[in-house]
Amino acid sequence: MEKSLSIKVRNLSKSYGSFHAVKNVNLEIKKGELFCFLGPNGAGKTTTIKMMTGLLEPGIGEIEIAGTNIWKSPIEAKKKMAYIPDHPILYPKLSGREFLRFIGSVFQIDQDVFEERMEKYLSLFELSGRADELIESYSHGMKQKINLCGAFIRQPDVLFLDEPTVGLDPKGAKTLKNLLQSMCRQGMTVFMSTHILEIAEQMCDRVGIIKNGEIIAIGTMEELRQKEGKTQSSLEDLFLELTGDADTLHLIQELTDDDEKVEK
Ligand SMILES: Nc1ncnc2c1ncn2[C@@H]1O[C@H](COP(=O)(O)OP(=O)(O)OP(=O)(O)O)[C@@H](O)[C@H]1O
Repeated sequence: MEKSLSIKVRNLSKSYGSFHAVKNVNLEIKKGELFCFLGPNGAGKTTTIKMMTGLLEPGIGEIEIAGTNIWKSPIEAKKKMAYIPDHPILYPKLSGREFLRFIGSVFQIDQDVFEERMEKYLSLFELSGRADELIESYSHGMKQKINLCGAFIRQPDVLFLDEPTVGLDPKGAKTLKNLLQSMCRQGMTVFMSTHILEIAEQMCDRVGIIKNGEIIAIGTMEELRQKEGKTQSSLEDLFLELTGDADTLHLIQELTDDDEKVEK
């Protein structure tokens, strides 16, 4: 694998019985890239991410994370990556800080470095005042934020996020965008999924569009916009289908406003 590649996926497929959920997906994501997997509900985003993170065995195909085959050397690959699922999986009887300390100990992060990072990310996601309360008392958005804090504290080489803005308030989504962009500038690679076009457009460098298990277009949003209406399988209808609704309007507006970037 070329040195600058952080994620390499070759001929990845997965079927459930006779249903082909993911069909021959090929991807190359460079180090430092903020890549977005955009597609409607049921397109195959979660299935692909689960195979890439070692949670779901591929039917066919090869996946390398930072040069390591996730299915041949899972422990080595998993040390280099973090994964935020669409539904946060947490320990409800731990407080937010206890959960983060657990992450810090599992991944053997130096104590001083850990404490500094923990307070920094809790503060950025406005959780400092609630971090000693039990996770079971948190809202969905707060659970999402504490999970994000856990991933950022680790500072992995590659970060996978499945629909990370679902449940976040506009300010939380903006904090996430700024952090991801700042960390990618410093070399982290991000692979995130969304079903909302504007989120992909506002947050990511490059976008892969998946529909019915197949990647149908890949490029910067500018490149994809140029293809809109010109290709046989017009992206126009799909773009309309993926456009955010009234519920996501405030979040998209917040992401669109350019202000000071959060530094790592
Ligand atoms: N365990 C399973 N058994 C059978 N079919 C499944 C299973 N898991 C997923 N599928 C099907 O595979 C397809 C892809 O699902 P997947 O969850 O990957 O889509 P998605 O793009 O993440 O969708 P969403 O945006 O709704 O989360 C869907 O049609 C889904 O019903």
